[in-house]
Amino acid sequence: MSNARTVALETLIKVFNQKSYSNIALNNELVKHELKPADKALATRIVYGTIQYKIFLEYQLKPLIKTKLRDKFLMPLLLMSAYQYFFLEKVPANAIFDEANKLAKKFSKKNSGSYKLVNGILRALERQGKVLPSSDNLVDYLSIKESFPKWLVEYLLDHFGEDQTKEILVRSNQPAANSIRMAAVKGKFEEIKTALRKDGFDFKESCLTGHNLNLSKGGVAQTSLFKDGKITIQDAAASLAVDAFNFTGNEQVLDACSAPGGKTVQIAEKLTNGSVIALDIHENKLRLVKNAAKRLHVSDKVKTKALDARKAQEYFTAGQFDKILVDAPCSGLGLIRRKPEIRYEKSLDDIKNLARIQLSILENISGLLAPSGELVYSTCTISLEEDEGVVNQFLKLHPEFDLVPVQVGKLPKQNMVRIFPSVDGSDGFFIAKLKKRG
Ligand SMILES: C[S@@+](CC[C@H](N)C(=O)[O-])C[C@H]1O[C@@H](n2cnc3c(N)ncnc32)[C@H](O)[C@@H]1O
Repeated sequence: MSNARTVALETLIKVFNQKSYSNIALNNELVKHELKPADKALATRIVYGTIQYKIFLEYQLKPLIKTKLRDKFLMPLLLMSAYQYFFLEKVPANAIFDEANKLAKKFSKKNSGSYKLVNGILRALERQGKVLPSSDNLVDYLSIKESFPKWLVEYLLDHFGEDQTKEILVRSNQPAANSIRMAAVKGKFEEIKTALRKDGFDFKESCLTGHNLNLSKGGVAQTSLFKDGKITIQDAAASLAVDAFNFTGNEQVLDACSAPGGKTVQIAEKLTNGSVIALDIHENKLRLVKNAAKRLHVSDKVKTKALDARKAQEYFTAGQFDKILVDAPCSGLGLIRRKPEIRYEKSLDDIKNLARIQLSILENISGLLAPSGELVYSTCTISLEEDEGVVNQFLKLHPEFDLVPVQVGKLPKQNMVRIFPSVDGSDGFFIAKLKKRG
């Protein structure tokens, strides 16, 4: 039996029991088992949905599990079956439970009794229905309902208040948009839109910027528009960081944390005689930057170098760059809708450690910026420590820099730009622009 649910279970066993990355584990299973497109989509939905709602699902199952689950596949199977029961409205409960029983028989050791256990727990789940803690305790309630760890719910409530927190949690559980950036001057946007329609893609312009479109379906990487480098897959919020610079086209630019290269190519598109040096601490990731540059026809403007940005002073000279982008490694709390497991992996300590690394990167590259040069600092997180916190500390230590208010995309001018995961599917993001005094 090789079907969507077998693939989902094999993947979830690896994710939950062996701590594998969900995207890699799922890809490996999808390669092993050749599935029809609809089954592929179902397996993907079950895997990501089960990970996304793990806290909620465990809460539903906990009162019903009265014995130690010895077989390693049991908890992943119960979780994915509960996910389907609560969230896949079109699939009848009986079909979900029958499939679970078949998988239990297939995966269990002989005479282990696992099949009966699964059947009993799932039938009890059907009788029990959905349970939630009382909303009197807001942290517990939101943590279970939206499946976020308590510390993160508390953190969001403390910093953003109840309404904003609820919105962040709900939106972080909604699917990410199929967002593309049109890699062309504005005048060519209509041509690209016409070609997209011809290829069968419906779309809406992003609520954040006119150069991004949200497509009604995936698969755009197969089109010639993508292969020819006329469009690229990039989140709308992320695409705004490069817009914060004022380019003349002749600049020497440093992209301090560049892989996979989404913003490197965007910078290169703005340059005529200038060039961009793209650093990344992981040499193997620079291949992605080179590939992106090639596909978007800007290889002549992009040089890559494997380097810890904190050591950049050893390789470059003071004042060498007119513009520097630090799109820093971060906790990724703005990306939870794309990578559901981020919520379980990160802690407050990680946020504090990352803030130290981010400040250290800024401190070490700041001397490389020419007088009157622009430094853009961005993250794909919404934690205050990594965003405003880092910028404010840096400004305190470096009075030669001023914060410059920015107006990007369709957003109003702001001192620092914080974007929450948006209604139309974009990520959470942060952008600040600093200018070195002349
Ligand atoms: C947020 S990602 C960058 C995304 C990229 N700018 C884009 O738009 O496609 C951060 C990158 O920083 C790299 N990185 C982490 N620590 C670094 C360091 N100390 N110096 C340079 N790069 C670093 C990571 O390998 C990762 O590729």
